[in-house]
Amino acid sequence: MTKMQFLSFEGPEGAGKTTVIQAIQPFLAELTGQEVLLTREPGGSQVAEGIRSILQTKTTPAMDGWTEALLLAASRREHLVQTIQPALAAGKVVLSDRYLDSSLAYQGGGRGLGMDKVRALNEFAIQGRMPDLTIYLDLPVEIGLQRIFENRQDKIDRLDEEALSFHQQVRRTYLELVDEQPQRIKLVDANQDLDRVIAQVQEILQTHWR
Ligand SMILES: Nc1ncnc2c1ncn2[C@@H]1O[C@H](COP(=O)(O)OP(=O)(O)OP(=O)(O)O)[C@@H](O)[C@H]1O
Ligand SMILES: Cc1cn([C@H]2C[C@H](O)[C@@H](COP(=O)(O)O)O2)c(=O)[nH]c1=O
Repeated sequence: MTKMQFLSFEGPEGAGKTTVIQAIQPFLAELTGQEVLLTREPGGSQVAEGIRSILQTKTTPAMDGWTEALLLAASRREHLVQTIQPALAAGKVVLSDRYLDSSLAYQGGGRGLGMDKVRALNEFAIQGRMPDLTIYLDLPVEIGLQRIFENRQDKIDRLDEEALSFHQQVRRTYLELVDEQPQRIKLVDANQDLDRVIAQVQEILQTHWR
C-alpha cells in the first residue's frame, strides 16, 4: 500500500481534473480524517501564481520552450517550498491539480524537449519530492478540447490553443509515464459520465488509504 499524503491529478486539457478534485475533497477528508488542501500548478503560491500569469500571456514571438520549462520548474519550487511542504508538515493531505508529470508530458513530450532533460531540470526544483499517488484522467484529446471550447470559452489559454498534434503528443507521453510507473500513477478513463469518473477515483483512494 502506498503512503497517501501528497496526491496529484494529471491529464490532457479538459479531462476533468479541476471538477473531480473539487468533488472528491470532502470524500478524502472523511476517508483520512485529515484536512485536505487543494492546490494547483502552475500556481499555488504568490510567486508561482505570478509565473502562471506570465506563462498564460500570448507573446510575439512565442515563448521559447526551455524558458517555459524553466519558469514552470521555478514555479514548482516555490509551490513546493511555500505551500506543499508546510501543509504536509502540518499533517494535511495535499491534492495538487498537476505537478511534475505535466512538465514531462507538455514540455518533455509536447514541446519535444525530451523527458529525461525536463526531469533533470526539475530535480533542482523538487529534490526528489514526488506525489505518493497520482490519478491520471485519460481521454482522447479532441474530446477534452471540445469540452473546453464549448464550456469554458472565457478561460482558453495559450496552451489550449496549441495544435492537435501537440496535445496528442502530450497524451502519448502521459501514457508512457503510466507504463513506466504503474505503482504511483493510476489511470482512470475520463471519457465517461462524471459520476462514474468520481466513483472510480474514490475506489482507488479507498484502496490506497492506510
Ligand atoms: N466526465 C465528464 N463528462 C462531461 N463533461 C465533463 C466531465 N468532466 C468534466 N467535464 C466538463 O469539462 C470541462 C473541463 O473540465 P475541468 O475544467 O474540470 O477540466 P481540467 O482537466 O481541469 O481542464 P484543464 O486542464 O484544461 O484546466 C468543464 O466544463 C467540466 O464541467
Ligand atoms: C504544471 C504544468 C502545466 N502546463 C500547462 C497545462 C495547461 O495547459 C496549463 C495549466 O492550465 P490548467 O487549466 O490549470 O490545467 O499549463 C504545462 O505545460 N506544464 C506544466 O508543468
